[in-house]
Amino acid sequence: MSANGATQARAHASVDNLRTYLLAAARRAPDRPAVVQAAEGGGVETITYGELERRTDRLAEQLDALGLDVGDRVILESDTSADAIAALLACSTLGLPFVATSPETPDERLLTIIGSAEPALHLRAAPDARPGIPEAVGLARFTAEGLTVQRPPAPRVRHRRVVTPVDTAYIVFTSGTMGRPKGVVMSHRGAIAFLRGVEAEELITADDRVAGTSPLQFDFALFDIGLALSHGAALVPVPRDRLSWPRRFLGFLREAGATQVDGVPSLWRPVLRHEPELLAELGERGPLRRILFSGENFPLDELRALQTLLPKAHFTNGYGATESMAASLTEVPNPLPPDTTRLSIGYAVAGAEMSLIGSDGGPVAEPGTVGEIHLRTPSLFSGYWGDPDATRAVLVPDPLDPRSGRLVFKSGDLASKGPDGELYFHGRADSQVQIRGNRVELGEVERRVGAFPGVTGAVAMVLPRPDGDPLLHAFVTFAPGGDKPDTKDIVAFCRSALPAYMVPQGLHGVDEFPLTVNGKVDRAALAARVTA
Ligand SMILES: Nc1ncnc2c1ncn2[C@@H]1O[C@H](COS(=O)(=O)NC(=O)C[C@H](N)c2cccc(Br)c2)[C@@H](O)[C@H]1O
Repeated sequence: MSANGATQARAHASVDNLRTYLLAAARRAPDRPAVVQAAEGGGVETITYGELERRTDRLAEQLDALGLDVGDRVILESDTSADAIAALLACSTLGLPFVATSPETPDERLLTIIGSAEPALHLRAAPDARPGIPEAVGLARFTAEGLTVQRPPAPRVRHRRVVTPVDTAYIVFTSGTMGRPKGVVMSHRGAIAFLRGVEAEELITADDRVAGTSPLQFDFALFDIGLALSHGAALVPVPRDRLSWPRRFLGFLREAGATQVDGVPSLWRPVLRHEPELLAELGERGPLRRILFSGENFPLDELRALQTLLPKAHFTNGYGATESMAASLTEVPNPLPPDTTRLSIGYAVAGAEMSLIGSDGGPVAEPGTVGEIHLRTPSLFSGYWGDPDATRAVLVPDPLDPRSGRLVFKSGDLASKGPDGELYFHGRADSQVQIRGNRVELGEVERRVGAFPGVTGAVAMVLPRPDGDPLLHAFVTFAPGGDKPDTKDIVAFCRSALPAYMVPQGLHGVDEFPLTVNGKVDRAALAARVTA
């Protein structure tokens, strides 16, 4: 019995709950490695499924003693680690939605998220508490030894006894384009539905060791945890401080025996520039056999360079949004055919389907015609936290069957169909910009600018002008060492192949592209350099 007499809220072992689904391997093979991570004193340490379950249960017991109710939110601030996984599984056991945030999340963003989520508890790995956390929010720290409560959460009545599959497993706050972060509410059933679809693709086996490189606040990290644990494989969380040093990053991968590396495309830029031979060695002799990437387009010349260094590796393009965890995992040919201009995002994982809807609201049947991806899937999120209007805008009645009551995810992404119905990504609908009345696909501008000799990367965007119509800008990075091309030559190069309205009117050389905490190109930071 717990504090106020109610029996412990528990996830029933027979129904979908993130904890029971991700610890299933602990039943079958408790001595297998679940997490291979950097050890305090250097080197790596292995935590088995049995040990992970023990730590989960101890944290669940200690959390339960705080008397929280199913549905009470817990901010989980940590990098990915065995103890962070035990903490999030303990939350799932008790039906406490976890809001994962990273130690590098700025204080004011954390306080904005706390203002919105109104959590019962802030649970952290770090020794010191964050400044300014409201009194009503409990403060606690978790370590391999368990929970230390610094300030108990405000007392509350427990209304619920059991945890159901439609209860919330986690809330991921995305940096909403309007600046105010939106909380994507994902149920146990939704997250498990996607991971089950991935299992059907037979991407990995229990012998794999999946290196994760995303911060825990990014659901790519939750996917990495889910992928590894649902297959009884091992997760290899790469410490943040290793990611910024290619030599240390690759050394860690080798030491941990990683067979797969998951990450955003930008992850590989420093490795390609500074340690290509070391990476080639890892692929040649080491166990590295798959690179899975997601989050944004992988610039094709960088992808080709990576494939040249890893001729035997498989490459998987993972596409999708946090609102459905994701949608598709597509094998990329290695090497890429030379005439490839666009990567395929293939077909949705088993049990889901991406349909293209035209501007008339009807199906797009013609190959090559662009439409908006609408996703039919059991992994739909429950809604945006506290924002029913934003929810209604993207969870819409199926345009092909509006009376059915079924909802689909209106992705905001454009795609076209290939000859066999496989999809090709054409960018965000809201980034299809009109310049002087003409529709411009920024990807097309980026491809042309990026093709100029000596240019290693290009990001295009339309920026408003105080007095006049918006201007098309391109930001470029140059090959190190070589003499920088003259921007006038790049513009002339564009003019010779693109219609006038697609020729960048502002062209800016940058040393490297700024990145968001999730590792995507930070377009807002680039834009700020122009208006500043
Ligand atoms: N592979 C691509 N090519 C191109 N554009 C991509 C790709 N993957 C996304 N995007 C873009 O990113 C948007 C969505 O952003 S998001 O909500 O932060 N989610 C993400 O980035 C990651 C996504 N949840 C995820 C998480 C785990 C595994 C996989 Br597999 C995918 C999509 O709507 C797309 O516009």
